[in-house]
This record gives sequence, structure tokens and C-alpha cells, in this order.
Amino acid sequence: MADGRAVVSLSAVHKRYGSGANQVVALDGVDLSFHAGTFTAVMGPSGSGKSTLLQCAAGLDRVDDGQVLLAGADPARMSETARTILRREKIGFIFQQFNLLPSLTARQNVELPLRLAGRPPHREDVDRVLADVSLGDRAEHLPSELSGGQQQRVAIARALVTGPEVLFADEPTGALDSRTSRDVLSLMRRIVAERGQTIVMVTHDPIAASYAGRAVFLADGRIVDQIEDPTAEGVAARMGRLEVPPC
Ligand SMILES: Nc1ncnc2c1ncn2[C@@H]1O[C@H](COP(=O)(O)OP(=O)(O)OP(=O)(O)O)[C@@H](O)[C@H]1O
Repeated sequence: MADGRAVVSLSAVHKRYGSGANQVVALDGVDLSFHAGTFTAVMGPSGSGKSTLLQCAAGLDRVDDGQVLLAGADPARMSETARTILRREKIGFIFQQFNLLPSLTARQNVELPLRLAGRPPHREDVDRVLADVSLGDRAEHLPSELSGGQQQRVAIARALVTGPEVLFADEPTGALDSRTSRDVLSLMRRIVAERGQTIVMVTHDPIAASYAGRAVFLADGRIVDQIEDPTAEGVAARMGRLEVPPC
């Protein structure tokens, strides 16, 4: 369902932390676009800049040089309030640790982004998105009454309920066992195929990357390779050449 429109694009993006001798160049001239309806895995060794890329692409962190365009807007040129609204309305996030509110039911967690955006949640919309993640029968359960995979599916429903242009996922299966991970990844792939959702996922796991339509490889803050329709074996082999051998 990819339509060739870039939902997120980074042009010559540089991001540095610290200064002087302690300065770290986290992103070193990144040019990268994420088109509508595509599922991209961002891979690379530890410290290569994956999380920084996600933070900058999502407008959560400022870039030092270059430009990010996110859903047609440049977050660097927006006020803090406008950036908050952009994040609330156009972006969904999924995290390794789910980040659900423990005292709220699955339904109330899913309703939360709508309430924060001042949009009264309609029961049928929330029911539909819970059914989309196969949790129609768990709506009234607390997170503590759900398995890890079910909690991550609530988090996905919560990320989808506002109809975001792009979903950013940071190691979404990092806290799940392999079978549950496969279920969550299959769900993410289905959301892309059926809803035309755009997903950008940071992962260490070649099997997770194989669910994406493209794997992008970072090393020392630079994009060094891309693989279309990646297989777990192909990704693992490419990663093996990027990882620094232990001394
Ligand atoms: N807030 C910060 N202050 C200083 N340096 C930072 C900060 N955040 C990240 N870095 C540095 O920037 C570089 C890129 O970090 P980043 O977290 O983006 O890498 P990563 O590929 O996501 O790593 P990992 O896979 O280990 O999570 C690293 O050298 C890191 O130490």
C-alpha cells in the first residue's frame, strides 16, 4: 500500500552530544526517507545512533544541522506547543516496556491519547481498534491481568487510536519471548498491509527486522546499507560485518 509519499524525511542530519573533547557525533549526515505505508527496521551495532535517529525523526530531539520533515512539517521551526500537538496527532510510539498506566484498564489506556488531545473517545472506535489487535475480549482488564504480548498489543492499539501518520517503535519485542514477538511483529506487518500504516522500528533482532519491508543499517551515525525485503539470515550476515569484534 506504499504510495511513494515521504511521511518522514531526514536531510543531512547531524546530531552531537556534549562538547570539546567529550563530544560524541551520534548522527553524521543522515539522508533517509520513510514513505507512506512502508515498514522499515533500523539496525546497527550498539551506539551506532539508532535511538538518536528515532528521537530526531519523531521531533523529540533537536538536530544540530540538517532538516527533518515530519508529516509535512519541520519540528525545528515549530513552537513547543505546536510540536506537542504534532506528536499527539500525527505520531504513535511503541516502547520495549509497553508504558501502560497500571491503574487503567486496556480500554482506558487506549482512550488516553484521545482524551489528552481533547477528543472525546467514541466507544465503537476504541472497540474497533481493540478488535484490530485481537483484544476485544480483554478491554476491561488491567495491564497486570494481561500477558506481555497482550500488553504490547494494548500499547499498539493506544498508538493507533489517534490515526497517526507514522508509528515509531523502539525495540517493541525486546521484552517478549520469541513466540509472542512473532505475534506482535505479524500484527505490525498486518497493520502496514491492511491500513497503510507507516512504521519505523529500531531493533537489534534480525528476525524482527525480517518482518519489515526494508532494513536500514547505521554505523557510527551514518547509513551504510539498506536491504529490501530482508531475511533474518541476510540481516544477521550484514550485522556481523558491522559489529566490532571483541578485543
Ligand atoms: N544524552 C546523551 N548524551 C551524551 N551522549 C549520548 C546521549 N545519547 C546518546 N549518546 C551517544 O550517542 C551515540 C549514539 O547513541 P544511541 O543511543 O543513538 O545509539 P543506539 O544505536 O541506539 O545504541 P543501543 O543499541 O545501545 O541502544 C552513542 O555513542 C551514545 O553514547
